[in-house]
Amino acid sequence: MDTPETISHGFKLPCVFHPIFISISPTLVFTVVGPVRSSLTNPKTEISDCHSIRARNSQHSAGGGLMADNQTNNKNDIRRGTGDLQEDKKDKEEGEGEKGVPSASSNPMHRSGSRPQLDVSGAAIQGDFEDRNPTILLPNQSDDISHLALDIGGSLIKLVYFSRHEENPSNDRRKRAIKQRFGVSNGNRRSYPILGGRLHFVKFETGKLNECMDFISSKQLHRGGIDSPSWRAGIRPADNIIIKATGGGAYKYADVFKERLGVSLDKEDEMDCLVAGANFLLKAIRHEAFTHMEGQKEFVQIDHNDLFPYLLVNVGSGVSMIKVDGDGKFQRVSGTNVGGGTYWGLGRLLTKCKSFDELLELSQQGDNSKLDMLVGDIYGGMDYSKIGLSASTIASSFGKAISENKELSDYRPEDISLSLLRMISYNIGQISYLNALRYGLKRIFFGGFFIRGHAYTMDTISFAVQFWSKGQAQAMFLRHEGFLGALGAFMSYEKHGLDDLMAHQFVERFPMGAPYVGGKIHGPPLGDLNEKISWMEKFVQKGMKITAPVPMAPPGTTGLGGFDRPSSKGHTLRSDASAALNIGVLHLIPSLEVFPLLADPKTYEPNTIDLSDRTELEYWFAVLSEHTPDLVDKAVASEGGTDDAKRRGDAFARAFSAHLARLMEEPAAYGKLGLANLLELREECLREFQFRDAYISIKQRENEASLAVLPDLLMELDGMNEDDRLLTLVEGVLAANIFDWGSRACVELYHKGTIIEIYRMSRKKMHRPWRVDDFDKFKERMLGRGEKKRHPYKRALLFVDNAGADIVLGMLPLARELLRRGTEVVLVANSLPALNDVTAYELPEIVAEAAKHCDILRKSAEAGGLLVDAMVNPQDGLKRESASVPLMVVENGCGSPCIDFRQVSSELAAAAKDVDLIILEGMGRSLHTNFNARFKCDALKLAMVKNKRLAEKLAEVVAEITWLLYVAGDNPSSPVPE
Ligand SMILES: CC(C)(COP(=O)(O)O)[C@@H](O)C(=O)NCCC(=O)O
Ligand SMILES: [Mn+2]
Repeated sequence: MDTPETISHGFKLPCVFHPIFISISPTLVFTVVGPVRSSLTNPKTEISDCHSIRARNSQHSAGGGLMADNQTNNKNDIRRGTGDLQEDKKDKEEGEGEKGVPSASSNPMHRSGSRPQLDVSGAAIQGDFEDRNPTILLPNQSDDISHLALDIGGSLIKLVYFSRHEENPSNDRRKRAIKQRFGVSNGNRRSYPILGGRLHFVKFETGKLNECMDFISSKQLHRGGIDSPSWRAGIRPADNIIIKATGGGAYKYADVFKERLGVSLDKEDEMDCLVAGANFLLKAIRHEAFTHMEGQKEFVQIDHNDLFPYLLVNVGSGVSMIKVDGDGKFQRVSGTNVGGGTYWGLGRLLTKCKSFDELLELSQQGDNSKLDMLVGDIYGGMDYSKIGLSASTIASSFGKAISENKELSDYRPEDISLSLLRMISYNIGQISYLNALRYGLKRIFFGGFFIRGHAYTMDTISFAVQFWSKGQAQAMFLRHEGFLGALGAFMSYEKHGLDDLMAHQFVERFPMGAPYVGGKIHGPPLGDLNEKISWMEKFVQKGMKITAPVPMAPPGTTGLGGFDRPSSKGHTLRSDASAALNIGVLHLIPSLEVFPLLADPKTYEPNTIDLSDRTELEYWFAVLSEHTPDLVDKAVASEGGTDDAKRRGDAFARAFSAHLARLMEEPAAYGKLGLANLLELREECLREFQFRDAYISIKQRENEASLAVLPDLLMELDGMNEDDRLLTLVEGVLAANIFDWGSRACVELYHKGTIIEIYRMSRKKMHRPWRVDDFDKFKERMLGRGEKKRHPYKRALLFVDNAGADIVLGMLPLARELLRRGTEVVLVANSLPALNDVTAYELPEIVAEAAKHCDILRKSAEAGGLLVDAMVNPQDGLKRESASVPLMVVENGCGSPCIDFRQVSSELAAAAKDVDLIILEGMGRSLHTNFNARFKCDALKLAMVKNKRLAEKLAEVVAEITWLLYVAGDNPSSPVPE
């Protein structure tokens, strides 16, 4: 594979491509139990639907140049592929809505897996039935989810508010069959009252209370939000609305809230709220806590069982130090009046700065040695080494000012600001440590808006803690530092049940405003697309450039005493919005679960490539930036190339580029960054600007072309002995994985031939040995050796990748082989589109079409509830017991080319029961992520490496991972070699 080879079509398969096939055996025995039969439902609808689709479709022959020679015969049979046909399906599904409520279920654009808790009984449409988006009244839905909580401090008002997901009460046949077979999984959690939705974080200056109330009023947050049924129905709820609030302002401004918004503030104790907020964040958000030393941010994985006790230091206007022993168990052990208010108050007087952030920004250019008396000033430039103080240690903050005959105006505001910042930060760090020492606490978490994600402040505090504790205690910071109180107040609405949620049920997303410097960012709008686009356009009009990547300053310290220069000093500082920029919107998806077959969820890390490596980050940044214009073209074309689509495409490109630039500047800005996060961010940005599926027409075209040649392939396979067939099948998967629209090398290849030509050429070149080649072990497990036959796998999960040849000519034939050998097969596909990946929503149609040419697929698809046998008479109510093992489809809960096994859909988690084989296919799912993942059962990772750099990178690590590869023996509990 390493040397390019000319083939008959006159083009080459570049040396970029390297097939990889890895098998990994289990570390644990997995219990095997018998299959459960699914019952089939509503066959009549399906049959007539099939006919109408077929009849209509024959008028729409598959176009494009991809169909060559022997493909044309079958094209009239292709079941789906035009917009009309989708409409058919849509109509049908809408007819299936519950109790006459037209469901929104035909739209697959939701991060599905989230189970709405809406009570739709008695639902009725209000107003005009012809209206495209009629208001639906849900009279029995209790609307008692409160949407807003406040923390009104001396300087800032912090808001946490909740907006519901647009839930999809989809109830299609695939889902019903899965539910019937596997039941509904709810992990180990008690039932939760919280709905799927989003938590937003917003702040205002306390001096601008009116702006804050305008914001609440414009979004109707005090009435449960614009998305609340009562608001949409135009019902003005009773005047006794109660909003949870904490902080001194909850008392001070209670009357103003009552007067202007008609709401009563229900006051919650500030300390209770701080602790509840901190405990919640530390347990529920994976990348919440981090250390910050010498400019380096490092996320700390907190073990839930080993969280307490800790010291919580909340640095607001003043400082509170709280010893936390558990949920609701704490004691305020100390505090200091020298805090954020001191810095801002003194700073304002001394520098005439107009805002806290302006003052902070000044410190970036400051030199504190102009004001501070250093050890070296006293010791003639020398260290006082006997007691461990370097010359640069501050002996006395502002001490130099006493000996010099200077006025305030003789000092630079920048230097004053830095001296002040260091004085206060050191003092807080030192007092915190002394209290930690007093109570024997090793961990100190710092929160509060004084910190503002400001690197220098954090470095200074960390240094103080480290210095005084001689490295025994560690300062940690929280990404949602300023919102602890507000979150705690939000959680004090008991009915929310938020405290019961875990890390895997939160997905953090970054709104398009996140990467921008400056501007008043009051949080993302509640789904108003136009507002989002205008937001982007506003920046363009103002000529504001996307933040240019700023190189990270090299870390530097000066020995024992402290640092000379702030090591984290950059040239830009995010202004007022700074703290909000490092946190996104938390999506609550109560149904997400940890994949139960992960061998060790605690140590599992999905990403193979660590983007904290600067060269890696730069490489992937360039790759994704270069790919953006082409992606925009595809996305715009997928929505008919309208002006609206162009405008959205433009906004998408700007938002995504800005995110990339932001991450180049500060890779850990949004939490720990791996390649999978970047790839997912791109898909999320597309969705943010309402691109439903950028590759939809490409996927349909490739599905059609591939389905047309499938019968020939199946015939070819059936003519082989089982040894050759297995090899050909695996070669076929690897060859077909070349159809990847996310890879530049592949897209270049597509200009050189039709899909079938490329597939054939690729298959011809799949000579072994592959780059990682574990085929012999797999073959032995599948076919046995000599006379010794092996029992078949019980149930296999096949994580499929791309649409077109990849699924149709690659994975489906492999699935068919497993089915033929008696293995139940579950095809696992994306919940949402990502590049040209096939989705779980699209798969049943593809399977149905493939099943027309294959009895094995047909019977298994029927057994799995994907198809309904035309011979079954729906009237007699009898469900024919199928002799075949079932073929099923489940969604994975993802909308990304990669998969993070810490957060999968509940239906996938349920389907994992009894599974003894996992097949991960494609670069995204088996190489970029999960290359190092271990499972409780046998696992295969199959992918065509379509990126030269990745191939090189993997070549480095392949040597290291060979210890993982060994023959899956008879005894599935055989130990993994050390
Ligand atoms: C996005 C992808 C992981 C998708 O690959 P797949 O999972 O479909 O095999 C892959 O296309 C990729 O890594 N692209 C990188 C860009 C490039 O090589 O051009
Ligand atoms: Mn893919």
